[in-house]
Amino acid sequence: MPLSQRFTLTQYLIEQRRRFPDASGDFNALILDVALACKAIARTVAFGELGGVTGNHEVEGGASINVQGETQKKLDVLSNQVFIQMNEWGGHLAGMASEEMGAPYQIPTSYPRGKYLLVFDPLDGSSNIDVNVSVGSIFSVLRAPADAIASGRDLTEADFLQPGATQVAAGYALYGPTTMFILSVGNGVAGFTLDPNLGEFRLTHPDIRVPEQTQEFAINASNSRFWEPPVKRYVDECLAGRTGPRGKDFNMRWIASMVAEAHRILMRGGVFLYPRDTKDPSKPGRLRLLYEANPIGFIMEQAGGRASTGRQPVLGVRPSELHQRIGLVFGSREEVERIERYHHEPAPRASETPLFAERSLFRA
Ligand SMILES: O=P(O)(O)OC[C@H]1O[C@](O)(COP(=O)(O)O)[C@@H](O)[C@@H]1O
Ligand SMILES: [Mg+2]
Ligand SMILES: [Mg+2]
Repeated sequence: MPLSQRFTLTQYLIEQRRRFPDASGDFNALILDVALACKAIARTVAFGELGGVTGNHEVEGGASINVQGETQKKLDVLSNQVFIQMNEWGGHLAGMASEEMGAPYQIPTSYPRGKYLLVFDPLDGSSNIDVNVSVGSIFSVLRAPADAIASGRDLTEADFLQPGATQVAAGYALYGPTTMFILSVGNGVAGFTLDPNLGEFRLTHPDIRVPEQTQEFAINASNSRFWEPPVKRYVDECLAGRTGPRGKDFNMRWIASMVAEAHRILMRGGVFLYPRDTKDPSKPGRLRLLYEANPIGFIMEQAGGRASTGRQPVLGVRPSELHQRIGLVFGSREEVERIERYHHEPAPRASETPLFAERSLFRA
């Protein structure tokens, strides 16, 4: 199809809506507001140092710290504001929650309230901002509880604690060499590229499928001494390559922007692990369930891949806290299933796996 005939995001949403003849149009309007926020963030990110938006967000007494106990970058704070400003007035939302806010954001009473919840990581991979490596925004759309819609009451944290399988839609924007918007409305996964001339997202990747097998894995190996045995086993087998039990060589990548790793995996396969480990017993994983693991998990599953805690499908986990952390493994289906199998099988004895004794980078 020549570029001039590619669907815009709006046209794509209109096509998708044909499946729901009674739809009000609220959902489409919400996704377009999210996309507008992402375009605004893409512009801000593109100015970098020239826009004065790199570095930490300073408050009286030093850099500000978010509810996760992490230092906030200026762009974390700005992106959060953009998400709020673009989405609070449209009348589609009952409330929002974000990585950068301790409690749910209440839609001001002067604005109409709607039936959806928006949960987001306004800027993922923000440690990469100052070194000009790709970052992104991740979002998840849930339904608000019926009583909140009927009464228009303020939302509580409990209203957001829904398993990922109930997501109405999920997606992310990637601010890389091109800006892309990846979306699933529960009917496969579509990828859009921002046309800088028109300022419109245009459909460039209509039906994204994750290859079932891979020879590429992504994990922060500096945590290897804290990994649980099934993860050590999996990585050791990958490192052993052609001469090991997998019988093929693997390649490794680590960007430290999960959204960029997810995108690479959607495009060419692979597996990403940020597993539960023993580094900090108060943190059962690094990534957050509601606005990182669930939306990326939804996209992966919709693209024929798999997303897991290592032990169970991530989309089946019932959240217990807004900012809950969780172990996360996602990507090519066969690899994720193998990692799950390793978590359920008894660990092989060292004598059965010479790898652990001789080759392992990760000897206990
Ligand atoms: O610092 P590490 O261990 O490499 O962790 C990197 C991970 O942290 C994250 O940056 C967390 O997300 P935020 O930047 O939104 O806090 C992920 O994108 C990434 O995979
Ligand atoms: Mg993040
Ligand atoms: Mg973030």
